[in-house]
Amino acid sequence: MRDSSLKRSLGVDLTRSLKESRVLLVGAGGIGCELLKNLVLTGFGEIHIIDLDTIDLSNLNRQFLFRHEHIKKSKALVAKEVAQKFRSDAKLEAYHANITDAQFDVSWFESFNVVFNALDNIAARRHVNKMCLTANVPLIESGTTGFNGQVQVIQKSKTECYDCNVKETPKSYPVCTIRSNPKEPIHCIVWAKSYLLPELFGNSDDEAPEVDSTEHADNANEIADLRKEALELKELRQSIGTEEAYRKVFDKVFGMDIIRLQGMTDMWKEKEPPKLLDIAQLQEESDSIASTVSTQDQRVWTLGENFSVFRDSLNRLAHRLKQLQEKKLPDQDSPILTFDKDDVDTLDFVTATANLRAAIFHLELKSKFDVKQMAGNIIPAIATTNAMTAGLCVLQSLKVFQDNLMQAKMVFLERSGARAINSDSLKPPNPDCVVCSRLVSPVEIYPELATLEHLVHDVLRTELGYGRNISLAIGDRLIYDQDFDDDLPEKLFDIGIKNGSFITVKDDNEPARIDLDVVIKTRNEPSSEDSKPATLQKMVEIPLKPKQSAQPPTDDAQKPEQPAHPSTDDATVTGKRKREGSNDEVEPSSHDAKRLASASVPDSNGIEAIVLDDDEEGAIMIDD
Ligand SMILES: Nc1ncnc2c1ncn2[C@@H]1O[C@H](COP(=O)(O)OP(=O)(O)OP(=O)(O)O)[C@@H](O)[C@H]1O
Ligand SMILES: [Zn+2]
Repeated sequence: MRDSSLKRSLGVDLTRSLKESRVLLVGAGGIGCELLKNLVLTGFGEIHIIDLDTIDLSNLNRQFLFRHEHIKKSKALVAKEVAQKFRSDAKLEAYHANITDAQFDVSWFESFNVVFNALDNIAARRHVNKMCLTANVPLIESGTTGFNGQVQVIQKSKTECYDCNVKETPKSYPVCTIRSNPKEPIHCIVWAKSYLLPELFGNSDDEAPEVDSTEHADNANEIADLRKEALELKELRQSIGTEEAYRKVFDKVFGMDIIRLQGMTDMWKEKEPPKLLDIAQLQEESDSIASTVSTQDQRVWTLGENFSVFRDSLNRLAHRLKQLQEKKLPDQDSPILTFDKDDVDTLDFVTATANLRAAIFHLELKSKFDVKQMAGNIIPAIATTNAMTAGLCVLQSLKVFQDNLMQAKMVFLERSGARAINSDSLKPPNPDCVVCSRLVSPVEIYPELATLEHLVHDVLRTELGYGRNISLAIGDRLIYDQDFDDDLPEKLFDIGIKNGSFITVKDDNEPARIDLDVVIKTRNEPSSEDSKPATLQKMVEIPLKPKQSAQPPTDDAQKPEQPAHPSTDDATVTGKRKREGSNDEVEPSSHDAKRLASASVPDSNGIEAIVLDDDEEGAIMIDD
């Protein structure tokens, strides 16, 4: 019955190709749940779902595949189990894992017809983009923020890739603003989240991305002072878990440190110096405050309430850390606690300590709800936007399956503007893109046999004809050049090269060829006796380097993206207009499309403050 409806709306051929397809869905969150349901109901034959996370209470309002009883279970596994009920003959495969894991290598990506991204961070999006380019698999990239959404079709050599446009990097704050001279509530929140919490419960050596600790001449002294402070704070860690820990922490961060800052009189010429809090008074006030006060997240707590939540959450965190330490096995690293906006204890701690600090610096206090938004870098997710975006992903993927890339679009959802759904033509690849303009060539190796010598000599020199002067590196790590050939006899595996490793080959001969990325594919056993330990999978032509970049970078690359004024073409949405023919070359577009998935997006009130993408560390992006 369902099949016959599908055939009627999609046609017999397309229905068959979808049934025979094997697709990958990366992310089973807001967009991912909707997308999985759509893929199953549109008749996609085999769907692989991957997500690294477990289900959280806060997901349930929009990630409709999940119910209360699923909390703490794997998103991918539950999504698979629930979606299977929509169509019992769909072949679903789930992985509770990180898509960047080495097991998901280029060969694995090559096994899919299309990949769908339903992710929430730039790092993972970039990784999938690169893997799909290398594996030459079309990628449907999507993202939403509030009422805005975007879908982009990416195909190697034919369209722009995810990285063809400069992504805005997360905003960072000078370390002195955060540690010595906060001017806005957000500075206190960043201090609590990225400095105090890690110092007490985490890896304090980790640099938080939102704190810029470059040693400018004018803040070098302050940084020296701050280091001293940090040392003192480390001593405090010893006291965590004891009765008087809260008192010690308070006396240091809201006492001694503030007195030291008050002494820097130059800083307070133009503004009021920080003032100390009266701990005796706060203690007295907090005695009559119930510990449930922290559940009141919509209203701003009084200072006494903040003090009470500070003391209480510090104890809760200390207790958790102690339990983790007791469970730790001898060969495991020391356990740590890190901020998560959905982790009540860390959020309480950050809210209360940020507010105490805000009071000291005469700044506005914030409710726990507000702190959650600011510290978690969240724009409320809207189920309808996710659902519409997921629908558009499938519609765009149909064009890929019909081999009709010409008709595929960049599609935008917008709340403001004349129409809710707008589209723009796909652009050709940016020739200066450092990701998709690179040449990538898979090299097959037998890990038991292949040495660096085999790679350099057999593959690069003999098969590809490189001259003497080349260098090989994995990221920043040089593994070979003319003056550094010690590792030539080493097995590739012994120098850290494994399945999926990318090795950049730079040509320093004259004339030089463009850089080549070799991606390693391991094979299990030599198929015949004369199999070489390392061979090119396919011959590649490596063009010469142009003398100079043909086009100087334009200012546009630096600017934040402008809101788009895309053409309105709802053919992609309604499917009403259909053109014949399959020409998969993409024409340049006249518009600068909005790149929602990374840029800050003005909301309907024109507030351009927070970006969609949360960096792994949860950077804060608020206008100064
Ligand atoms: N590297 C990764 N590998 C696999 N899954 C990932 C990776 N990075 C992010 N994800 C998943 O992508 C999904 C994105 O979904 P979504 O944007 O709705 O986020 P969420 O965490 O579910 O919701 P929110 O952030 O609003 O609480 C999440 O389920 C997340 O676990
Ligand atoms: Zn690109």
